[in-house]
Amino acid sequence: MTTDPTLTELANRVTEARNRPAYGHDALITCDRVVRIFSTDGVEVQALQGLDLLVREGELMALVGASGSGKSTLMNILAGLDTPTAGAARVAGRDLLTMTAKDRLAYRRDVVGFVWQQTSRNLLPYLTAAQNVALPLSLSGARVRRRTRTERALELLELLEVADCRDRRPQQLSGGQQQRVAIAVALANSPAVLLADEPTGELDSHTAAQVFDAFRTANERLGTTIVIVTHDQAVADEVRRTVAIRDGRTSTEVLRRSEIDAATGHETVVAREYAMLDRAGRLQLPAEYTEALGMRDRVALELEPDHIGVWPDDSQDR
Ligand SMILES: Nc1ncnc2c1ncn2[C@@H]1O[C@H](COP(=O)(O)OP(=O)(O)OP(=O)(O)O)[C@@H](O)[C@H]1O
Repeated sequence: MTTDPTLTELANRVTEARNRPAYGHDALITCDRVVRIFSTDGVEVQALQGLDLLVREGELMALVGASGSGKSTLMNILAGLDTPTAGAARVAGRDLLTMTAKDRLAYRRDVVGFVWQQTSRNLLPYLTAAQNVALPLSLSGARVRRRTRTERALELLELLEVADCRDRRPQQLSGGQQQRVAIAVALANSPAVLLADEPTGELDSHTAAQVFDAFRTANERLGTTIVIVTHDQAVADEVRRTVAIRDGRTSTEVLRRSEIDAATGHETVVAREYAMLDRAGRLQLPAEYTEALGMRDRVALELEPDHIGVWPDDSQDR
């Protein structure tokens, strides 16, 4: 039998709810029901339809999804190049909806670094690799002396194993070398977040693996939080967390962790798929699962002590 709560109990519940930390309060990147609508010639496209995403400091994660699912739209928002139509988005304490033009410039210069798929978009063709890396430092809000800029550029090129390319211009570098130099450029101002949109899209698998190693080095050695949009399954398989976007929302997530066999000491990576549950309790089941069981429109639910059962609609059979 349940009894009605007393006034004091109700007051306590209100205080508890008020004191509960806000969604994503401890995340470096928080996307809270982000919506982005594009209107062209009177036609509206909802590229992001209430996307939720949290990324913690120090993560190296991949974003995957079919063409047109909204990945680039999200990256442009996180890069400070575009603004959401609605929702909330914060990166390293910056509110991406309310930033002024001046804040936005400082944000792009000092808080985020990006690497794009087209190598030509990442590097200035008339500067050497070392000059390309030193350039963001000379544009930085913090005044950095010329000698320090050169030293920092060489340190980064060395870390990413392209120090031998320092005096070469982009057209004298291979695609993989250009992307590693591009990572060094993006890291020059020690950004809190490094964003990469299909950084290995134009490379063969061997070169792509080398470029991915450079991202891993940046993540492990410098502690930079990295978000990579990729179609490359090899890249997606290498990271601990892969988030899938479907129809402008995060749909499923694969987490990988290492397990060591107690008997043999052999290490294997175990992957497990998760579905996203939003704050309204909405759950998006993977299309392959619902199609395999012919589920549509309505499913039967049952609450068990440790799980929830989801069955095809059996109401017609009863
Ligand atoms: N500037 C724009 N104006 C109008 N519609 C746009 C614009 N940018 C993106 N869209 C639309 O928004 C949706 C999401 O596009 P987006 O480029 O984010 O997808 P994506 O997942 O990055 O795709 P891809 O993998 O092909 O790059 C698509 O339907 C696209 O046509």
